[in-house]
Amino acid sequence: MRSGPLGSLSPRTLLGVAAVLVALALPLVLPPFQVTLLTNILIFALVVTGLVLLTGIVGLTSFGHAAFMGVGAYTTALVSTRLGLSPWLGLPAGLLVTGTLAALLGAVTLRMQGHYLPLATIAWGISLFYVFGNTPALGGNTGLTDIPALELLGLRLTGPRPYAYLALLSVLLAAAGAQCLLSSRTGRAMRALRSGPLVAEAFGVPTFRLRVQVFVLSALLASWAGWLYAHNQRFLNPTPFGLQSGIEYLFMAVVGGAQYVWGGLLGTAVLTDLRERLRDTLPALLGQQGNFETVVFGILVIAVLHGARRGLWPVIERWLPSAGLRRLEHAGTLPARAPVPRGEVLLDVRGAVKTFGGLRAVDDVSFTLHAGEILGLIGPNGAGKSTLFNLVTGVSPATAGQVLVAGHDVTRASPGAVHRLGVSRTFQHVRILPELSVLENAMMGGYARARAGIVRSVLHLERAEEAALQREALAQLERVGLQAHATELAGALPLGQQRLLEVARALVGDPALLLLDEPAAGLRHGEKRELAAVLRRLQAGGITILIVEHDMDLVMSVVDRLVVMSSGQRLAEGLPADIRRDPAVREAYLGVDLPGAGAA
Ligand SMILES: Nc1ncnc2c1ncn2[C@@H]1O[C@H](COP(=O)(O)OP(=O)(O)OP(=O)(O)O)[C@@H](O)[C@H]1O
Repeated sequence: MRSGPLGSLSPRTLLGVAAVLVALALPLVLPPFQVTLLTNILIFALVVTGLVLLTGIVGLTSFGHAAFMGVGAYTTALVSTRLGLSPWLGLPAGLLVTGTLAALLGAVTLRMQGHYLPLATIAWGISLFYVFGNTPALGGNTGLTDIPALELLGLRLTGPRPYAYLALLSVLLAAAGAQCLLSSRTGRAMRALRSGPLVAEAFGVPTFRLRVQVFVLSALLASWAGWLYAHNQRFLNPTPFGLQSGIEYLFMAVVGGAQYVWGGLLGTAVLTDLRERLRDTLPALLGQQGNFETVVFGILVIAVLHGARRGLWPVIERWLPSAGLRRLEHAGTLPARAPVPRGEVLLDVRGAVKTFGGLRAVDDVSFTLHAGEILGLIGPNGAGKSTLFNLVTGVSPATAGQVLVAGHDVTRASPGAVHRLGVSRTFQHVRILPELSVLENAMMGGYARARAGIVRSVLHLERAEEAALQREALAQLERVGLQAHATELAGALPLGQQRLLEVARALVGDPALLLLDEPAAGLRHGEKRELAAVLRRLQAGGITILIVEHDMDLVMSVVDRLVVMSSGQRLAEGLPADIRRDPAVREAYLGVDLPGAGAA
């Protein structure tokens, strides 16, 4: 039986198409008052979509996005009233002004950590609000009137229905672009930023630049909303662009589900509709006027967050058909590194020193690692292994000495630069993206092998590259025995498989050198055996490995050579059998039973 034109679409896609059709019918079937409400919801949803990307995905909280909406609105108002230009020109003008302003503000504030960034967004949110209110050219607190309506093919978009369609088209475009972005290389990098820069930087993501780019993109969406708002209301004053509105947009994102584009839309619809209803009913119920809806709003947000911490959308999504694995067609291949000839020096640590105040955590350590080898770095707790690992991976620079990777001096290089030279790593504490699939996590490792940036991702023009990444990730998952779990959520895997997933992710980066930071920590016996088998297979496949590990059974069974550290210094170096018998090593490990040591 041949499938029809819809036969190849997944149930989830069909549901999406049905939802869009319903949305398209709404302006026709709803009464005018409701169509106006729908238009407002759609305009606000543009701002909230930006906040989903910035706050929900990247983890940067902004209270100031209502102000960016104001910049877009006031720019188009000035362009169309004072300059007398077409209101359509107000959109690019608003985007230009908002984008420039956001890039400047982002460059200054996005280096801030913790609570300082949200405080900074409050500061510039308030500042812009007062600029709107105190600038005579912007009409001050009384506002600007007589903003012209939009015209399309000689038709004035003044009635609620045509405008609702314009707003709906805007939201559909923005939501589709946001979804495309999130399913791309850049989108995965954005998600990785949420838990801090460590993982993203290790795979070559320019973290600060990406934060600024997403900040600007989210501000542009707010500016677009401002343009729609100005030509719908045709009157502007500063009130809708103040801090309270900024907070409400954040509420909408959080209540709907800040990590989901559709969650943002849902939150906007629920809270905007609720606010209208409360405004109508509360004064009658309480017998007096006042902003009581704000109080009820606050209580409601707390209640929702109590019951559904990730917002309403994940609750709905549980009932939707799962997305499954969409195999991307026409997979090409990613650029690959020329193999390093066996035996060539791949890592050269020369007299490395790292001091913390008076403490020499790494004290004049030297060793080399040759292509094709597995080298173990061991030592008792506090010996300096992790610190040395950080020197090699670019996480922190050496105080003195040199680190060379394939002949390149990386002593002061960034983690991304070290990665681009062919070094991939895993983490002592597993750092996967639990809410993404196993496959998407593995694809994250290939960030530096692909090129598409934010614009190509939003426009979905990077599918060939994405297909190649997907193919590579599937191949590496197969290499570590995880191919059957590709579509599962990474967070649902047991620890042993999560560690293997980190190995697969590192392999997708096409490393010449794989650095494993305590890969057996927390694993059960069977999982350790599986890990050892994977490491031997990788070595047979030409991968060079440096492994920092406490588990002596695992280390002794897989490594070719060992470097032993104690109190920051290199205590011994040699074959596992010799290290087992070394009296100095046995003394350093006092009380720890070195496997095979008794045989000496
Ligand atoms: N950022 C830091 N600031 C100050 N001291 C540090 C810092 N990082 C590590 N140290 C100190 O450096 C020494 C070496 O620590 P390191 O974590 O490198 O040892 P390790 O061999 O990896 O230990 P473990 O096996 O327990 O992870 C310790 O005394 C530790 O307290």
